[in-house]
Amino acid sequence: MSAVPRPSHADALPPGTRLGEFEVQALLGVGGFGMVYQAFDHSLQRCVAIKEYMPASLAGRADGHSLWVRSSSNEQSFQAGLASFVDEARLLARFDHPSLVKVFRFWEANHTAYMVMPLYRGMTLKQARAHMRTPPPEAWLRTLLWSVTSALRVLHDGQTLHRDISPDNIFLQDHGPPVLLDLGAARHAIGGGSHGHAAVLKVHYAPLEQYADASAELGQGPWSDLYALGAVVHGCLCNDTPLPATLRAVRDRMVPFPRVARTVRRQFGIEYSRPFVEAIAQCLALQPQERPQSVADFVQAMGMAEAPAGLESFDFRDALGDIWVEPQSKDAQGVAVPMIDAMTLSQPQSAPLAVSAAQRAGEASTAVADAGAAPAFADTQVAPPPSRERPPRRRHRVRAQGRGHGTAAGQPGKADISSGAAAQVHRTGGQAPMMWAMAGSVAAMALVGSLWWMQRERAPHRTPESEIITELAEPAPPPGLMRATHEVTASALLHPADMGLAPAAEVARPMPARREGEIPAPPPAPVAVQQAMPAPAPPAPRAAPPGPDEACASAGFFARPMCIHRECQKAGMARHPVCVENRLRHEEQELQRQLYAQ
Ligand SMILES: Nc1ncnc2c1ncn2[C@@H]1O[C@H](COP(=O)(O)OP(=O)(O)OP(=O)(O)O)[C@@H](O)[C@H]1O
Repeated sequence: MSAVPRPSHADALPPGTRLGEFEVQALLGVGGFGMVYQAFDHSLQRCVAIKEYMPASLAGRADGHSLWVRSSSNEQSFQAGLASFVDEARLLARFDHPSLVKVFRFWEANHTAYMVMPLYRGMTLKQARAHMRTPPPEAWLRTLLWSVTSALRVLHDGQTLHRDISPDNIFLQDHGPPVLLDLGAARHAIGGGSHGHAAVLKVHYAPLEQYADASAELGQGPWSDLYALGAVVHGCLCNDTPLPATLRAVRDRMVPFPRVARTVRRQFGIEYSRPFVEAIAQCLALQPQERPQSVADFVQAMGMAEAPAGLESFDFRDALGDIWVEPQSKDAQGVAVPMIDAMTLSQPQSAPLAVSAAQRAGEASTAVADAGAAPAFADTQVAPPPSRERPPRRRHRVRAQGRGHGTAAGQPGKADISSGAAAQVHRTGGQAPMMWAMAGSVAAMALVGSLWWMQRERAPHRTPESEIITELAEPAPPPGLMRATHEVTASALLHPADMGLAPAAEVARPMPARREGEIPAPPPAPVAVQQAMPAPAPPAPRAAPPGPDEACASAGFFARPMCIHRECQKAGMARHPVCVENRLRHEEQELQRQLYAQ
């Protein structure tokens, strides 16, 4: 039934290995800190899953079943992880809930430890999402959320946080309720050493307070698991990993969940109710105190009064209906499902899955400088599946077509068309009288000019919803002032400093000034000076407002990044060097992280 690709690993125990009464049959999964096998329990005559503590970065397989630690400097981390693995097994063995992985028994041997669990048949949410044509419907997600939150409630009541909720830790059984897998205790113990955040945390799902730097100031609690759960749902709808909380804290570019839901409705016709959307959006608040404080709060906000009908025999495929695409073979990697690009909100509902050719063409014309890699999907109906070669998330950097350079949304580059027309005039210049050509050019320019003015007049009245999402909430400019948005544009992204070729401070970055709505400033009109005007009196000197660094001078070490982020959101601060540098540094880190993740 479950055609999930089987993993392999050089250090995995081979089939036939005996561990007491258990006989290893196959490798089911490999995590950074453990290997999970299908095994047969000869005593109870049933299949089980056995997880072996095996942090591959610290240890390898010696002859036989034993592990050896690669270097004496790793011994301490290895032992800390081992102790946590055993603690986790002991903890899980205490609980008994159909949606929380059950531990039958555990033991230490071979310089490692093992835990025996029920063998669940099915696949993880992460694997399942790759076989869905569209985002799952609300009812399906509610079943998932009911199960996970019920398991969480048990943990929280036992004074335990999960701290590791992610799509690969939610297991969808072929028949039965979704199950929350391991707590990642070994990872937390080992990663607490020198391994850095990426090793300790699943950064796309971990809330701010789980970072060591912030945990002293922002306490962890049930709200921390609820953030991760909200991120799982956000990622599930977008078919993409959510932005790490640390990046959001610097500049929140995550598309707000209500907007994601609206996009899914428009692109796929799938509706999500208001309580559902609001509850998930609340979970995703960066500040812990703005999230539901407990599972009970969350369940109430969602309006989940009772368990969904038929939960015990929940068949996740059946419940998805047409959305589910059965893998053709056990090695199938998934269907070519588009990532939800919440920036393409202007798509009409009548074009499900489609990013129109015109729009893509327009986008390509605007984004042509974006690493030179913006594909023109002129003939495609479906955005391509995520590809390893594709620079990730570059779409977030691409501003809406139709707002810059005289282009209108959904209309492929009027500016391009007009320049094309001008070129046409030149090409036919030998056949038509020169005067006609010139008159045509003037008329074309006048037309473009008047269109531009009309667009400019309309711009302030356009609702944000009818626009492509930029998800960058820049501070409002002072009235009458041209606002310079320092969004990292294609040119800035390809800047030598961003590519690691020169230190950022040594290279001047181009900072194209753009006004909200991205209508370019009109060319300066010729002014007939009739009379020398008296020079205006110089403005009275005003005390410059404190920069983010001064404003945050008294903030503590851990609170300082957040303080600077807040200061940078204030009107007029976007251009402050501290804000610009801050933003670029984090964009750069994100870019590098994503490139390395490929
Ligand atoms: N009880 C089980 N029954 C069937 N498959 C399982 C079971 N437990 C784990 N798996 C499979 O093994 C994979 C790895 O398991 P698990 O997430 O517990 O490992 P891990 O080392 O803790 O990984 P990570 O810490 O990176 O999440 C899972 O994604 C799942 O596919």
